[in-house]
Amino acid sequence: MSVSDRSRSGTALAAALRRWGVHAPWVGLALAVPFGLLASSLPPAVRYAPFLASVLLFGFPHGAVDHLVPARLTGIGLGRSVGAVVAVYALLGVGYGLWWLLAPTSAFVAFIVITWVHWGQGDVYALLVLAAAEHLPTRAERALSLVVRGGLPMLVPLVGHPEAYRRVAGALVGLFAGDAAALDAAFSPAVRAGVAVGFGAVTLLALAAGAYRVRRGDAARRPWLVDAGETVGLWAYFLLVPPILAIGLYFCLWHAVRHVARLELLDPDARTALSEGDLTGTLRRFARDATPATLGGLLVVAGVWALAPRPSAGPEGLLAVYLVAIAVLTLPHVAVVTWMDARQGVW
Ligand SMILES: CC1=C(/C=C/C(C)=C/C=C/C(C)=C/C=C/C=C(C)/C=C/C=C(C)/C=C/C2=C(C)CCCC2(C)C)C(C)(C)CCC1
Ligand SMILES: [Fe+2]
Repeated sequence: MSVSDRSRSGTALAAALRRWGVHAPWVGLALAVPFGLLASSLPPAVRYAPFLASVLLFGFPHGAVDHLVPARLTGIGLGRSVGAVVAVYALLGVGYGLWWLLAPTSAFVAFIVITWVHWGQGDVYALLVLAAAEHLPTRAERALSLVVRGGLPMLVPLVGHPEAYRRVAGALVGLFAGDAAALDAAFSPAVRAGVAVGFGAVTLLALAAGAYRVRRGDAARRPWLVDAGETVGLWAYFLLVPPILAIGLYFCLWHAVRHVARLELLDPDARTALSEGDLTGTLRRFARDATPATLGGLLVVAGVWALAPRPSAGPEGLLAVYLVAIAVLTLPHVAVVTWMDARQGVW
C-alpha cells in the first residue's frame, strides 16, 4: 500500500495492520524484557535462540520474496521481476562479499551503517502506513525519524553493552582473519558517552518535532503517542536486554513482521484474507512465496562458511557466519526496499 493510499484502507484492514504490525511486535519485545534482565545468567542456547529461530521465523524469509516485489508493485511479468532482482542480488551481493574478504573491518562498519538505514526505513514506512502517523509530513521529518529508528538497535547497545558489541564485531571480522583493533576507540567510555548524549539529543529533537505538529493541530495525537512510546520503549529495551538476545528478537518480531505486513499488502488475496481476520491464511501464503528463496539464501550461509578463511564452531562463530551471510543478502535487499519506498511515495 502506498503512503497516499493509507486513508483509503478499509477499517477492518487498518485494524488488522495495527494489531499485527504495531501492537504484536510491542508485546513480543515487552515479554522478552524479564528474560533479558536474566540473560547473563541464562544459558547461551537461550540467548542465541532468536537468531536460530530467525532462519524460519520471519527473519530470514522476510527478504525471500524480494523477487516478487517488482511484479506485485508494477504488474510486470514474473520472469522479468525475478530476473531483475536476481541480477541485483548477484551484483551487490558478490561485490559486498568481496569487500568482506578483502577489508573485513570496514565491511563490518558498513554493515552497521546499512542496517541503521534499513531498519530505520522499515520503521518509517510502518509509522506512516501501519500506524497512520500524520506528524511526519516532510522528507526532513521522515529522514530524522529514520535516523532515530535505525539508530536505536545499532547505537543503544553500544552505549549499554560495549563488551558484547565488541565480541560480536571481533567474531565477524575475525572470520576473515581481520583485526578489529581499529574499532577499539568506538568502545571507549568517552565515545560511548558522546553517542549517548548525541543520539539522546537527536531522539528528543525528533519527538519534539512531532509534538509540535500535534500541538498545532496538523497531526493526530494517537500515532504520535505510538511513535513516542515505541521510541522510549526501544531505548529502554536495548539498554536493558543484552544485545544478541535483544537484536535477535527485534529482527524476527519487529523488523521482519512489519516488512511481511508490508509485503502482504501488495497481494490482493492476502489483503482480503487479512481484512477478514484470516491471519493463518495470510501467513500460509507468505510461507509458500518465501520458501524457495529462503532455501536459496541458506546456500549463501553455506557459501560464507566455505569461503571464510577462519570459520569457527560454537555459537559465537556460527552467529558470525550467519550475520556475514545476512550482511551480504542485506545490501541487495535494501536496494529492493529503497525502490519500494520510492514507488510507494515514502519519500
Ligand atoms: C530474493 C532472492 C534470494 C534470497 C534472498 C534472501 C533470503 C534475502 C534475505 C535477506 C535478509 C535475511 C536480510 C536480513 C537483514 C538483517 C540484518 C540487517 C541484521 C543485522 C544485525 C546486526 C547488524 C546486528 C549486530 C549486532 C549483534 C547481533 C549483537 C551485538 C551488537 C551488534 C549491533 C554488533 C536469492 C539470494 C536466493 C536469489 C536472488 C533473489
Ligand atoms: Fe529488511
